[in-house]
Amino acid sequence: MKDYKKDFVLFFNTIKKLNIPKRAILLILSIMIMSNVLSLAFPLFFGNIINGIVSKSFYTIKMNLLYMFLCFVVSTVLDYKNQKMIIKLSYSVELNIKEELFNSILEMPYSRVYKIDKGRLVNNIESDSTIFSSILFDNMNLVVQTISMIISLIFMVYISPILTLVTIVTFPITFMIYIYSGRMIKSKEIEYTKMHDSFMSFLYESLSGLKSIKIFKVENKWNEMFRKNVMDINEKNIEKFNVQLVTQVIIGVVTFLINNLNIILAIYLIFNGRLSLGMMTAFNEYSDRFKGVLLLLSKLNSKIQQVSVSLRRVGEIVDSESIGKIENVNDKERYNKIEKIEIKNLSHTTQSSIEVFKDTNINFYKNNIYLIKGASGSGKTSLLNILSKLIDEYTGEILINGIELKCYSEENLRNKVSYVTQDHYMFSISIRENISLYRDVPLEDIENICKRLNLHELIINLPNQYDTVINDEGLNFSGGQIQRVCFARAIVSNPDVYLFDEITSAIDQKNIEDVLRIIEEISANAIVLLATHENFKFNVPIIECSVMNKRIETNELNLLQNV
Ligand SMILES: Nc1ncnc2c1ncn2[C@@H]1O[C@H](COP(=O)(O)OP(=O)(O)OP(=O)(O)O)[C@@H](O)[C@H]1O
Repeated sequence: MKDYKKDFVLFFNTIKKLNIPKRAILLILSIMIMSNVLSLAFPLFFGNIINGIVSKSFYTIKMNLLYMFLCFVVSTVLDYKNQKMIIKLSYSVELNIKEELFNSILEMPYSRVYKIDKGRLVNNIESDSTIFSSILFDNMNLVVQTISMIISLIFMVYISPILTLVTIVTFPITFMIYIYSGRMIKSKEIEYTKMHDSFMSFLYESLSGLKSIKIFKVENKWNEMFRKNVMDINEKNIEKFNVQLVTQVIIGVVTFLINNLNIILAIYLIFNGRLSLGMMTAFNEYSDRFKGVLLLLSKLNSKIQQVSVSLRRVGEIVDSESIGKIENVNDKERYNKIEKIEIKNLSHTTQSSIEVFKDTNINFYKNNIYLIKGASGSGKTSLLNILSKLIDEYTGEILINGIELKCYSEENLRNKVSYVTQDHYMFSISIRENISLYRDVPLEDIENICKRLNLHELIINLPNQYDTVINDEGLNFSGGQIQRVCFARAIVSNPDVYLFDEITSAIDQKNIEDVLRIIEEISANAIVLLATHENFKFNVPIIECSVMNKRIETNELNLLQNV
């Protein structure tokens, strides 16, 4: 029962968060109730017609036929109008949830998103949101059906209290069955969603790694894994539906037995003149509706269990705090140029418990290029991830102009720190947008940097020049070209700190020279950190730092050596 209460609260809290038009919901609900009440009068009219036949009263037959026809027309029109409103509203609710989820994922600190299974995120947006929006209308239907159940009950009591008493005996029995089956369905649902999440991840990884799958000719193995995944999911689904089915069969058997008992009792009452044939037919109809609602509840119960699992998953994403949004930097400092970064007693351990840094100290100052060197896995990328706030799990202090990095919002940092990561990515948007990434950058600046990076000639020969869309009609750049576009993306906003991670790995010697000359220029007014395994020849003094034994240290001997 506690679980039901929790889910109930969660459901209404989520509804509150979403911008669902309450007036539309109320209107839909009222029409549903009206149409249902109208259809409930049918059995009574029908019963009266039968009684009219028995007593040969044509007037009764005629009038009841007319009432039935009128009720039918009005409830059909209402149903039609309502269905249209429901479809419109359900799509808008679904989109609303999807938007809220997608937004929450984008706002979430990267260190948190990184830990969440990507398949799960896709499932959150795609399937959890659909389940949630559908339950909203199922719940409305539940309200309507419950009302119709109560009205049916009133008619039943009006026709025959004894028969009604026999019918409602089923209630506690079915209720216990729902509670028990609900628990079973929920545990199956949790297992199923986990499997589905990992299946989505498998698909996501297979498509990302398609090249390797083809190169190493492991399509058969991947097919096998796909089949296994699908079969496991199917099995879990079948288990879940079996529980539902067994529940329905048990409830069906219970209601059948009670039905027969009712018929015997009704015949007895008719023989004793306490019930008419017409009213027996009407009672049967109402009790069928009454039991129909119970069956509907059993189906809905399994859906509610599914939704409660989805609700919790949606809640975990939507309610997650967005650390990156907190801004604790005063106005003066917000607009100041970054002059220095002081790292004091920095320690960082990965989520897989690898200690990358331990009590390390180092300072970085403006007008300098810092070459960050170190063996593979020593922590170069981790340092850049921490400085760009992609990772915020560290102890010690990182002071930017004397203020702790954690006090800067991601938004503020975005304008001050540019980071070119090892995974170079171009989006399916235009080249100009790929470089500006929707920041306020004049086309002229984009063209200038592209000229210096030998990209301009290539771009102006494309059909739509800088407005040409990547991935459209198969357009794509080579690895080195993409790397240069990502480099341009970091440069155009003119930040205070540049973080470059292996940015020349795919670039040829001639272009490397151009990139180095640009780095020299930008370092005149910025802090540049360049993580690399290469021995670059710079024309300005550089500071070489080595990352090893969980520390970052400046190698003073290398100062000026490259000049
Ligand atoms: N997301 C992560 N989750 C868990 N461990 C990680 C993660 N990223 C990196 N690590 C671990 O942190 C350590 C430092 O990795 P990092 O990528 O910073 O090294 P690196 O010096 O940049 O290596 P390379 O030169 O090969 O790029 C490694 O032991 C790595 O296994």
